[in-house]
Amino acid sequence: MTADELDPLPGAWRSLGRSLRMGWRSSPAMIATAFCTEVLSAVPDAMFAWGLTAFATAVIAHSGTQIAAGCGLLAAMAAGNWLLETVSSRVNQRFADRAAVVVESHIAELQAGVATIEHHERPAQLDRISVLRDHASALSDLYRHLFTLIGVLLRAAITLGLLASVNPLLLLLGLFPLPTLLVSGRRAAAEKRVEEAGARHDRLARHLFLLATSATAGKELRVARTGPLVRRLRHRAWEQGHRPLARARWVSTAWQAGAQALFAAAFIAALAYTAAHAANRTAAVLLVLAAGSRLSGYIGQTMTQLHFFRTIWLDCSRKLAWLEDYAAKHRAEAEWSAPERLAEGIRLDAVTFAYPGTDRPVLDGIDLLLPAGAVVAVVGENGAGKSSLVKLLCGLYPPTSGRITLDGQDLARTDPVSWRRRVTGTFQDFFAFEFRLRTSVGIGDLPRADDPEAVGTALERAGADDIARALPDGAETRLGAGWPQGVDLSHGQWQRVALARGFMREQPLLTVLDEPTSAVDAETEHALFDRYAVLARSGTRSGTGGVTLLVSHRFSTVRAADLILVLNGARVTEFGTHDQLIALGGHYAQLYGIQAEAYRTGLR
Ligand SMILES: Nc1ncnc2c1ncn2[C@@H]1O[C@H](COP(=O)(O)OP(=O)(O)OP(=O)(O)O)[C@@H](O)[C@H]1O
Repeated sequence: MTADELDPLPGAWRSLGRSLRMGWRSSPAMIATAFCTEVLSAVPDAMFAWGLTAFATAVIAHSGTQIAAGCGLLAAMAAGNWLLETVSSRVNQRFADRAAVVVESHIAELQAGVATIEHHERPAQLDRISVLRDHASALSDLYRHLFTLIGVLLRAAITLGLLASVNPLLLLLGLFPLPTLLVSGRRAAAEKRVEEAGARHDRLARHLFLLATSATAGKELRVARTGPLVRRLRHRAWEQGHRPLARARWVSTAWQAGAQALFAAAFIAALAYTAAHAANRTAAVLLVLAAGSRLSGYIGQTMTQLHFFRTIWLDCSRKLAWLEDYAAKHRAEAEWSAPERLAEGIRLDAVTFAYPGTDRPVLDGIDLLLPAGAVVAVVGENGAGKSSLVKLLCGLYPPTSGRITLDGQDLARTDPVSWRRRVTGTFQDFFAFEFRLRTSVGIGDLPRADDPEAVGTALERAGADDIARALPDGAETRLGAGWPQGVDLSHGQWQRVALARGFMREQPLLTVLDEPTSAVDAETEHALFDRYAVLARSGTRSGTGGVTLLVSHRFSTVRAADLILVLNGARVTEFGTHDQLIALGGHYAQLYGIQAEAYRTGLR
């Protein structure tokens, strides 16, 4: 599948219905109140033109009682309108705040619920998700703007009724806003298309902004003096995204100005007609003047609402519905739970894998059995496909072809959540969770995240108990220098914390250690791995037949594994014990020899 082959977005109205249902479930009482107050407030607001006319007529007639009555009427209308609009806007705001949390959590859950991480790496999907994430808060405003739109349309209908009371022909004035609305709808769609086409540049501009302002990139940018270059690139990306959008907006403005000029001409004609033909000329002209000018205001508001409706709410609803469908599709394929234990092991049958959006296989026709209970080391040059193999076994990507089976059970049809519960380990690009040390380790096994004993054991297994001892508040110390009383760790210490997190689970079926100690010195790594291998072979971790996969470039560690797998050019070229591979005299024996020689020379 290429990067641009994406499922089409679901239908607009069906998606809108789904978003509205989600909002409704989060607070039906608030939505009902907001709707009633918004709709009720439309009546005094639209009737204000009539009140104004009555008042002006009374002034012209010099009638004291009528002037007083007109004043009272206008005051009552203004107060009623203000009160209802205030209540409506407060309720709407409270609802929007609550809905924002619901919508954002929903999007985060959907993304996390997708078993694979393909959607994080396919540019076209990323663009969709990035637009959705940017406008997530807008979705929570959906009801508010929908009610405003209904309120404005109601105001426009009442206003047309007032105009018809002067002369039914004035109802024709209601036709002239149609070109404005048509233009507004069409242009909104055109602008949306341009915005989508530029989403990639926008994402790049944001990425470069984060790069220019983040502490991690700061060091390199200063040393290499690449700050000005990043700023230039960011500016260029922004221009590439926004120049076509600005052009599209100018075109929209020109069309809208034309359509509004048409309405203005019709309004002036209506005024002239009323002045020439109405029976009660003064009152009629005043009413047409007041109602007509308000009608033009309502058209402007309808246009704004429709524009946002088309560009944001309808579109976001469709993207949200797409993400919901995508997450459901990737969940629905599971038929079984992960097995309780492994008797045979994890088998790869003719597994080939190319990253989404690419054609080049990074793993090609892999046939392999990782036996239950074994510690298997994976070696190979940079880019040989070691981490890709790890990601496939964790179920983060499905193989492009071939199968991975767990005691014969297809991983692709195994419930990913149940499989993840039985997978643990540390990745090469581990994440530094800036929580308290205890939490940062404990989240490796959520049900026991607050168990100090479990965290203590995991720290010991990772040889990171010395880190906890050296910190001012032990395992309760906040990690990360950016937080009050936060303490930063060295890269190697962060890595050991990540390793401890990977050692939290007691009965994993798969433990992946992808260069888990690359920032730790060779001696410590060796000691650590020796300890780990003893543990893995003892009943505690291997009682369930769990497989351990260790990726390392250090052959002193690798040789301690039960089996060694050599990857070369996307294929498995050698697989066996250390002694077997040395006897084979192939790639492994050669690399082992080079490292052993280097160590000997270094020690001499
Ligand atoms: N997300 C990705 N999208 C596209 N290609 C990728 C992605 N990640 C890795 N690759 C490519 O897949 C190939 C194998 O990468 P992988 O990370 O599996 O190698 P590795 O053996 O772990 O290397 P190293 O020893 O440097 O960690 C590389 O050519 C790399 O460019």
